[in-house]
Amino acid sequence: MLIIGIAGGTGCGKTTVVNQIINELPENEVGVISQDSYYKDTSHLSFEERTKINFDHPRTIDFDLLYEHLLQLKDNQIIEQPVYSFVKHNRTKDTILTHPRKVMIVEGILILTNPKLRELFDIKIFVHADSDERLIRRIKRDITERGRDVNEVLTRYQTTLKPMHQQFIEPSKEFADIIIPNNKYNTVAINIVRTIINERLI
Ligand SMILES: Nc1ncnc2c1ncn2[C@@H]1O[C@H](COP(=O)(O)OP(=O)(O)O)[C@@H](O)[C@H]1O
Ligand SMILES: Nc1ccn([C@@H]2O[C@H](COP(=O)(O)O)[C@@H](O)[C@H]2O)c(=O)n1
Repeated sequence: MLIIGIAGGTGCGKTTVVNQIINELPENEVGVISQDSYYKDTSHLSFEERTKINFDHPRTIDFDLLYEHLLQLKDNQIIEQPVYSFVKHNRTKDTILTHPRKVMIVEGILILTNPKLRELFDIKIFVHADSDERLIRRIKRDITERGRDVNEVLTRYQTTLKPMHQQFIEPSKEFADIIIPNNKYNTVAINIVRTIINERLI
């Protein structure tokens, strides 16, 4: 199994890049795991309390479970990937049965900050977009897809997102094997990654 880790700040385009990569690949050969699915369960908190969580700090992620799941996939086992709701700020009761594939892509803002995960990745990719570009994308996306308003996004950006990006995410770029510039759609980079994957699938 080839495991590819794709990191980068919020709004840099990780999910979009992953979708572009897997778009033309055989469905049964490539699987995707999102770090967002591994936000820790917060059912013991009220909704109000959950809105105040710093979701950009590594302590909010259940890295142990994510690591365990990757080991199980490597061992050819099927895992139950949790499903996360950005509207409820919590895991749902659902899970997605995720099958082991020849290539597994793991994407998330903090995945390159974790030493154990880094060791599992055969290829480490960091997607870069400038912070103003990322903020604009995040405002648009969170309003249309994640039930937020401009005030929520901007407040979160100033209080937690920007400082956590500077403290944890940007420094993790040094662990990347490949950095994809993504201020604009970067089809050349997508094709290169797809070629690497295709070589593994032959
Ligand atoms: N290269 C790009 N140029 C313009 N918009 C983009 C680009 N990549 C992604 N987007 C848009 O930006 C938003 C955030 O992208 P997404 O892939 O969800 O980022 P991430 O997963 O890194 O948070 C989405 O609405 C997406 O359509
Ligand atoms: N309840 C939550 C949980 C996370 N976030 C934000 O999501 C960002 C990570 O996801 P991307 O798809 O953008 O990489 C992260 O910056 C968290 O602030 C949230 O807003 N609410």
